[in-house]
Amino acid sequence: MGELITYERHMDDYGIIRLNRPEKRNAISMEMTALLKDKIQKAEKDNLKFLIITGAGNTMFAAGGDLSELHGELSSEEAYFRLFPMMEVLESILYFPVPVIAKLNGNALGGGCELATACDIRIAKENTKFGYIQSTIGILPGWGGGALLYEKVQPSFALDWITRGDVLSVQELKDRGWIHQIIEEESWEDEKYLSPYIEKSAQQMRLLKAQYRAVIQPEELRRRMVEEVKASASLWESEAHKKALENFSLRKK
Ligand SMILES: C[C@@H](C(=O)O)C(=O)SCCNC(=O)CCNC(=O)[C@H](O)C(C)(C)COP(=O)(O)OP(=O)(O)OC[C@H]1O[C@@H](n2cnc3c(N)ncnc32)[C@H](O)[C@@H]1OP(=O)(O)O
Repeated sequence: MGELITYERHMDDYGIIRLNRPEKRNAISMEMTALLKDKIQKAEKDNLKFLIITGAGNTMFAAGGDLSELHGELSSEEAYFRLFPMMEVLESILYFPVPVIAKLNGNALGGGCELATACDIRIAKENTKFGYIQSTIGILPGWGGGALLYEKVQPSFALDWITRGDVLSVQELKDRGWIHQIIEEESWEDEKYLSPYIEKSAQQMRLLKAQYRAVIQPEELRRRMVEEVKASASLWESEAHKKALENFSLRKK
């Protein structure tokens, strides 16, 4: 099984953080959140050209927050305190000194899409699908990744995607500007698609990220991200949410 979050520095001067819990579809637990925070801090010290965040396995990048910890019996206040640390992880990606690339090895749902949105660039394998499905389980995005979506794609599309809770194809999301590149299955492992990033110097990449950070202004965004965590937590005790989580936990019994 190994460590739940791994970090390695590639010889081409980029870093790779991997969600390593494929048997649970890379659902992100509190322990993984703390490890993500640590690994991102470690990567920051490595003078990288860019950082990749990816998932282990072929099916999912991440199935969102771990529903065994983010369960339906929590009070809104408890939910807030369990959601907040992952909001800080998303924020640390915004501040990361060089571009962060989400290398989407599989589908993402809920918080998995939020984590991808926090990254600066999204490269996905063909035939993948992505859904901000939180509204279909009675809540809203809860890590600040809804607020970030409004910055990354056309805001009225963001509102509609989050509201409907649809799972959309990688092609549609490329047309909408959320996905930057779609990679065919047979080219996924050779990573030639990383060459345009590897060819640049660390100094260029730092300057490029600094310019982008000036546009997205994380200091301004923080207030909206915190509001989002509060809004999601405020819906935690709703009947619709309790029912949805009960259905998930009972689905195979
Ligand atoms: C916190 C909030 C936010 O946005 O802030 C969110 O993220 S809300 C969004 C939370 N995410 C979701 O609602 C997605 C829930 N998961 C699913 O719909 C499904 O599991 C899929 C991800 C589509 C995968 O379906 P598939 O049939 O391939 O596998 P499966 O359902 O047998 O799942 C394999 C194992 O992973 C576990 N598993 C899957 N998703 C999980 C999750 N989010 N939290 C905890 N465990 C999870 C299952 O319980 C199962 O464990 P066992 O083998 O031990 O039975």
